[in-house]
Order: sequence, then structure tokens, then C-alpha cells
Amino acid sequence: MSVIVRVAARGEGIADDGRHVALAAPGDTLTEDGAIVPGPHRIIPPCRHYPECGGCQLQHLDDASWSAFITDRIAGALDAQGVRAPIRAPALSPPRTRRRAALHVEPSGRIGFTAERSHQIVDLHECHVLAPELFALVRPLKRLLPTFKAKRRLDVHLTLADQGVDVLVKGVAPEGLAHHDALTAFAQANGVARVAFDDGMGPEVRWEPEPVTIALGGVAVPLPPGAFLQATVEGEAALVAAAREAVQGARIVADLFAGLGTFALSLDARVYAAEGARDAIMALKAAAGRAQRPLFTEHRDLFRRPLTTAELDRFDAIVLDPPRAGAREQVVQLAASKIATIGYISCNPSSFARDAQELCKAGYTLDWVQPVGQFRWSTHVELASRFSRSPA
Ligand SMILES: C[S@@+](CC[C@H](N)C(=O)[O-])C[C@H]1O[C@@H](n2cnc3c(N)ncnc32)[C@H](O)[C@@H]1O
Repeated sequence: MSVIVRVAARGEGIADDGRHVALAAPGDTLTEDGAIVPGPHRIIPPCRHYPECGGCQLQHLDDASWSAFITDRIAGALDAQGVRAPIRAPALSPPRTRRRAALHVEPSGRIGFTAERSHQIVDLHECHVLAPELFALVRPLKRLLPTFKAKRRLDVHLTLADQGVDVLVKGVAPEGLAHHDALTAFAQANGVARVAFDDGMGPEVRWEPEPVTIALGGVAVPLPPGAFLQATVEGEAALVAAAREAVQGARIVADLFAGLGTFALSLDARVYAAEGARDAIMALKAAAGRAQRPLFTEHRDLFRRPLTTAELDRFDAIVLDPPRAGAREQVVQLAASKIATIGYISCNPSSFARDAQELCKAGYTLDWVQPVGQFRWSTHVELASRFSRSPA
């Protein structure tokens, strides 16, 4: 009999004889004919849509093995690049805390995540990851959106803002009085904070009784429709605490790939924030100005125009939080700079490990990694970390 020893990057169990087995948990055993005998880390998945729904891949794991999966993914990626580091216990977000999600809606009104191994949409009747405020809109959207008579599948982005749920519908725009009335009735009945539509020309707001904001570091930042936000409040808090720890004592810090200012507004320092999305950096600039925070912003493409070594050397420390591709170009400049401390936040262990290897080759030590599981029961892994080296 073979035993499942770990979980692979895509979520299947790996047995000690090398077999990959779908929906197997560490500690499960496999009979001769391949049947799974549940072990101590298997739980009964709470959701009726599991495993067909694409929202979750790991609902059959208890938190101990989900946590081990997250740690393994980071350790494996670093190991492949020859980088060693202490990896802390992952910070896991609880069920029903996801405050940002993209759902798909068919012309029939079927609404949900795409199925795990097909393009089908699994019609959501329950969800154990979405915040209740987001899930409460699923049925009303199912009734509303088919009235717009879209010919193809729509995407609906839901974000829990300070004023309630912000809804961005992509793929259709309401036309005429009947659509307008249906939209107003939906928004009023459900206390929606904003509804915007993007039919290919950029978001157009159709309902926003008061300006929509998101509180970051105690500052109400205007929230552009569809803007990036960390997936849970708990995940954001874990990442912010790690970033603050990484650059503590620094008086002037650069926050690269700053978004709306999740880190920039939470650091006890003068901050320069650079970001490629114009609406996000404009929102951060306006909010910081109103709150009289010591913050300087720049709209800048950091892939094409990373901060040069001369620019970097003006700061005591750097925080960077790039998209999934990582920050290859910026890391080349960091490696050649005099910067002693870097807080690196990542949503992709592979690109992080590649960049970590470059930094370690340049004399940095990866002091610690703080894993963060804010996409509960999914294979998506995030982390914060600190690199340091003696000042040159
Ligand atoms: C993972 S998000 C982090 C945002 C922010 N640090 C936060 O925690 O909310 C990555 C950010 O990088 C920005 N970005 C993507 N490509 C970029 C580029 N080439 N130059 C500058 N910023 C970019 C995105 O717009 C996004 O805001």
C-alpha cells in the first residue's frame, strides 16, 4: 500500500511511489486498485460544489496540510534556485472572508466560477470563501444580468469597499430606460455601493450614490472600478505587518508596484510610491494629499523603466510587490545598488525564487519568508520576505 506524502502545485496528492492522485490528502493511503483510503488530514469538504467548482482546489485538506502545502510550494521554488531561508508559519485567512472576486455569468443567468477542468460555469448556490456581502449579490445578479440580453458570457468583479459592494460588469452595457430602471432597482434593493459597466471602452459608472473608497493605513482612498486590492482583510494585515517589520527603522522608503497604497500608507516613514496603473496612483496621490501624509507618487512603468541604482540609493529601504511575472528588471538595479534592506511581497513563488537568487548572488541574505494563504482552499500562494546585506 502506498501513502500520499505531499500535495503538488496543482493540488493533486503525490504518493510515496510517485503516483499523482486527484483529491488525495497527505496521510491518505492507496489500495492496489487505486482507491483512496482517507487519512487523518482529510476533511469532508464543506461545499456542495466541491470539487467541480473552480473556486477551490484543496477543500479536502485540513488546515495543517493546506499550511504544509503553502510552505512546500515556497520551499520547493527556493530550493530549485539554490536559495535557503527560514520559512515562518503561514498566516491563513478564515472561510468567508474573500472581499474581491471575479465571477462569470452566462446569458442564461448561470453564475459562478468556471469549473475546475472545463469552461463550464458551476451555478453557485453556496460559497465558503466569498465574504457574505459578496455572496448576497449572487442571486440578485442572476436575476438582473440576463435582462441586458448579452450574447456572450460576462465577467462580474465584486469588491467589498467601505460603502458596500462595488460591482464591475464586463462585456455588456445597459441601454434604454428599462435597463436603467432594472439597474436602479437592483442597486437600491441590495444597498450596492457602485455599479460600473465595461463593454470594451473602459469602466463607465452607472450607480454611485456616494464616492466609493477603501480604507488603507487609516486613509480613505478613492477606489477605481476593478482596481487591485489584497484578497482578504486578514491577508492584507499579515502582509502589511511583515512589510513594516522588514523596513522598520527606515526613514525614507520606496514602495514599488504600490497600487492604491496598501503598504505606502501603512509605513512609519516618508514614502515614494511608484505604480503603473494611472487611476490607482492618482487615487493614492489624492488620498495622501488630503490626509497630509508624507508621500510622493509617480506613475511609472517599472518593467520598462525600473528605478536606477542612483535613484534607489536615495532610500533607506525598498518595498516591492510586483505582479505574477516578478520584478526581473527592477531586481537587476537593486542588485547593483547600495540598498541594505528590501521587503519583497510576492504572489508567485516561482518568480519570487528567481528574483531571490539574483539578490542572493549580489550579496543579500533572505532573512525570512512569511507565507500568506489569503485564497483559502486554492493553490494560490502569497508571501512577504526580507532581504538584507551590510551597507556597501
Ligand atoms: C500585486 S499588485 C500590488 C499592489 C499593492 N502593492 C497592494 O498591495 O495593494 C501589483 C501592482 O503592480 C502594478 N503593475 C503591474 N505591472 C506594472 C508595471 N510594469 N509597472 C508598474 N506597476 C505595475 C499593478 O497595477 C498592481 O497595482
